[in-house]
Amino acid sequence: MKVVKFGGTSLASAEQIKKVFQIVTSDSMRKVVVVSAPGKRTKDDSKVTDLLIACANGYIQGDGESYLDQVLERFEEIIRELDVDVMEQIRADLYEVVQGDKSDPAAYMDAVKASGEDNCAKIVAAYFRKQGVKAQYINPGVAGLIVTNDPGNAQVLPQSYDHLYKLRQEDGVLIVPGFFGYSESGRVVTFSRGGSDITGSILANGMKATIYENFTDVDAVYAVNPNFISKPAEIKELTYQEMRELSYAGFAVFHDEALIPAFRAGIPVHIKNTNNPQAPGTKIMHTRQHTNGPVIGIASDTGFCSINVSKYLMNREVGFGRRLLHILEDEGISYEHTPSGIDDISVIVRQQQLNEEIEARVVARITDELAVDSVAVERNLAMIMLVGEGMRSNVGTMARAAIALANAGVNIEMINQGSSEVSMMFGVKEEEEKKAVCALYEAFFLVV
Ligand SMILES: Nc1ncnc2c1ncn2[C@@H]1O[C@H](COP(=O)(O)OP(=O)(O)O)[C@@H](O)[C@H]1O
Ligand SMILES: N[C@@H](CC(=O)OP(=O)(O)O)C(=O)O
Repeated sequence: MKVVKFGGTSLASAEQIKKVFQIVTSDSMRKVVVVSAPGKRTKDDSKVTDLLIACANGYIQGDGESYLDQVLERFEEIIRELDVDVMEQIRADLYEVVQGDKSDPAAYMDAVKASGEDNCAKIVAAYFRKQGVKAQYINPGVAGLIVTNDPGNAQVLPQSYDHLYKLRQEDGVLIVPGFFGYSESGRVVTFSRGGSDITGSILANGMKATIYENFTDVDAVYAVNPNFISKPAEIKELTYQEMRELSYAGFAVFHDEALIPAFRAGIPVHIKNTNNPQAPGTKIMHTRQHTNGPVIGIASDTGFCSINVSKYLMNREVGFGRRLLHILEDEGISYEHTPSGIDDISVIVRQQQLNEEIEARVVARITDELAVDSVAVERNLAMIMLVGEGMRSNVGTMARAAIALANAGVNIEMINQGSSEVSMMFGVKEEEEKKAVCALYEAFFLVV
């Protein structure tokens, strides 16, 4: 039995939903279909989830109607072209959701956001039935997908897996909305953005699927972001660890938290293209053939800052690192990396966590509580991650990368390598991100 997830681009229009139908019905093993909310039809279009967020914010402030109209228009167009009779049900549902209790804005936001996936699943189920296929909409709460009560950032609770196993008894194709579950007290709570991938993985684990197929709008996971380089090398196979590193570091094609449920159950993940289902796609599993060089992919992301701390004889001060990280913990800031030297240490954090006020407080606390010689915050950094299991057995990968960056005239602000030796990170200024990624891609994928 296969669990199949379709992303927003695969549900953006009636035409796309017809492709989804063809793909699902072409393989009788495809039993569970997880859907996102309709995504962008063109580059400049809006995702329904983004419209719903604007809508919820509008209603919280007293006026969200224009966004609600846009959401209704998107659904109306799809429903009209699919010729299914669900518009009144969906209109009533959306009106009820936006009129809901706003006393807890985060909970209200989640209820509105989730309605994109929820209503999309109802439309898809109706279309399958209209085509004569036995299909039913499954509500995640009724199915027992229970999550933590952390709005916009839910985590699955372990009892969900046993509940979901029972879905195996259901007849026909099951259409499940992605992106949200229910808290123990029965409230809708969403995963972080892009979280329908997580729903698919949880269902694959709970229902003991043989494979989790994730359909998107690209033929494969590419070795580098296709928005930087046109037609980059396609990756045929990846290990779970490689994909987790790459998606965390910026490969937006698959949510980084979505691998864990599939990984725990040993279920392979297969990324495929809805617009070209014949393409082989990318398989993610425990081990892979090592046919490439040391690097399998290069990911990057912007929006980081580095808190650089220096203190003479830091190396002899027992507990310095713990006390430094404790200050960040106290301020509710999570960190990404901590490259260090003898008398200095840098802590890399996502800079959206550090507004001016928090920065001033953190700097003052580090200065006072740790009696450091200097502390400075460097903003607008990009982190570039080279990933590949082959690095473990290859000598000179770091040198090759550093030479490529030097030849491109890119200054390396920092370097970090984890003990697993599966990834290597370079920090550069944001404006150098693309140049750096292109230089590294050339060095590892184009030069033989
Ligand atoms: N390394 C990569 N390989 C493939 N796609 C990538 C990569 N990095 C970023 N992307 C982007 O991810 C997009 C697919 O993810 P997403 O937009 O979330 O799709 P979906 O709507 O199917 O969930 C691609 O269109 C591509 O622009
Ligand atoms: N619709 C949600 C969840 C999701 O997974 O979407 P997509 O499959 O389009 O990345 C979002 O935009 O965050």
